Amino acid sequence: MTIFQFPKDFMWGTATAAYQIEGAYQEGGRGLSIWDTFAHTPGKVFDGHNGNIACDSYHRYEEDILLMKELGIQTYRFSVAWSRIIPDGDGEVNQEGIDFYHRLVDCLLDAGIVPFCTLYHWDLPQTLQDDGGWENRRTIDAFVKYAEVMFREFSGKIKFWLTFNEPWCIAFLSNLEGKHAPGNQDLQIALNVGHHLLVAHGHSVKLFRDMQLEGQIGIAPNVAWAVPYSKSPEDRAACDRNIEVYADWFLDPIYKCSYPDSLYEWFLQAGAQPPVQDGDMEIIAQPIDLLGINYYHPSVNRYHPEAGYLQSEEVDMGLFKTDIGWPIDATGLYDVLHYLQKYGNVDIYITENGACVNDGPVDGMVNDTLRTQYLQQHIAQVHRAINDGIQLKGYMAWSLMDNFEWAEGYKMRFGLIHVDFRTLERTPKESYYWYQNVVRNNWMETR
Ligand SMILES: N=NNCCOCCOc1ccc(-c2cn(C[C@@H]3NC[C@@H](O)[C@H]3O)nn2)cc1
Repeated sequence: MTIFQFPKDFMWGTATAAYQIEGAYQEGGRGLSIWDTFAHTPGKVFDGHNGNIACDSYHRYEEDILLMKELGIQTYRFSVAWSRIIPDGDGEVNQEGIDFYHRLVDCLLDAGIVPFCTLYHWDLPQTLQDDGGWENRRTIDAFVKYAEVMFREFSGKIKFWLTFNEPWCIAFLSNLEGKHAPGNQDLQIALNVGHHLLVAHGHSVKLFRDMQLEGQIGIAPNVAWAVPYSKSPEDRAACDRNIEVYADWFLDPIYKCSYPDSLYEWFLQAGAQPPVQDGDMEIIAQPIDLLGINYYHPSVNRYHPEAGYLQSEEVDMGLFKTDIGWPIDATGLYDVLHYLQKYGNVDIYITENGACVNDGPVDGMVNDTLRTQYLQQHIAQVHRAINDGIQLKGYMAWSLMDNFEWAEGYKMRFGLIHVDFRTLERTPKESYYWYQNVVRNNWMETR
């Protein structure tokens, strides 16, 4: 048996996002977001699922926080629905929305749980999208205004802030691959969106500093780890493009004040480039305090001329997969954490890591053994990376509970807690109790 002891100040947590759990989509003064529009559009989401009710956490957050308290976690990563705070995106502030998040944060603090707040987790106010959304630089100013409202209201209570969740999903998955809201399929639009969200990130970080707020601020990219199918230079280059589009495309501007040359040239060949204006790169490169890293699975890639915008084809190597079809190989997390050291030995929180395992309750129990095994393997790699001196400060399991998994709807379940979406009953799974043990002990044992 091996014992993995974690640093005494290591923060264990779970993560969720507003549109995926809150519901109450027309309550409390909330305005519509692009995900309401997208999910209400036939054919966009599995079986017509939407976030109208979701886990109803808008009303049930106290029950959820009690489950978190029993889990023993030190921190809870949640996101704020921009359209609850400013329903039309950049107009009047909605006090009911502010009050809801005060209730949520106060309940967390009363439970001894540190709030870890994501300002933008994909749910852009629809009125801003009607005016071009992230393609329009006006949205940058609207986001900074929203961030200022949040900083002013919550600075004493929230000390950990993330500006954007998974910029690759916001830019490329949502505006080139068209799989997420708003569903564009154009490379130039994707580069416009990616650049403008980075500028908005930079202005928000500068505002956070100028307001001399207590706490830390960063961003949470999802990162890919790809290994080449063969030793050919073409396959190596195809892997590099796949890794860089998730991490370097967003982290080079932040840490190096410039886009990565190789991918910049690749997009230029395709007739597209980020719409950089004077001063943009300098504002993007505001120093940040922490990196949130979301990791799920690695891939084996090879060059293929018809394999999408990167000409990088994922090869199925027959690894065991989770129920969403993602291969399981925890060493990818270790490898990508070392890859990220090129940005310096920065403070990193694993802000998302988890497995899609769709098992439901049998006699009141959910034996999601595969999720427990997945978590154990990945937490072991976190420990291995810490032993190498990588500044890993925390780990948040995705997700606290089953929720609206975007285009997959409620079909794909990532929760430590099972949700019956007919009754909204919560049932802790086997993995919840396993994770509870790790959190309480601050160590993990493996046989
Ligand atoms: N790369 N693929 N291109 C090929 C075409 O794939 C089409 C689909 O692609 C993807 C890629 C990635 C994801 C994804 C989902 N989560 C989980 C969420 N993270 C934030 C939180 O809200 C969780 O719900 N992380 N990543 C989904 C779909």
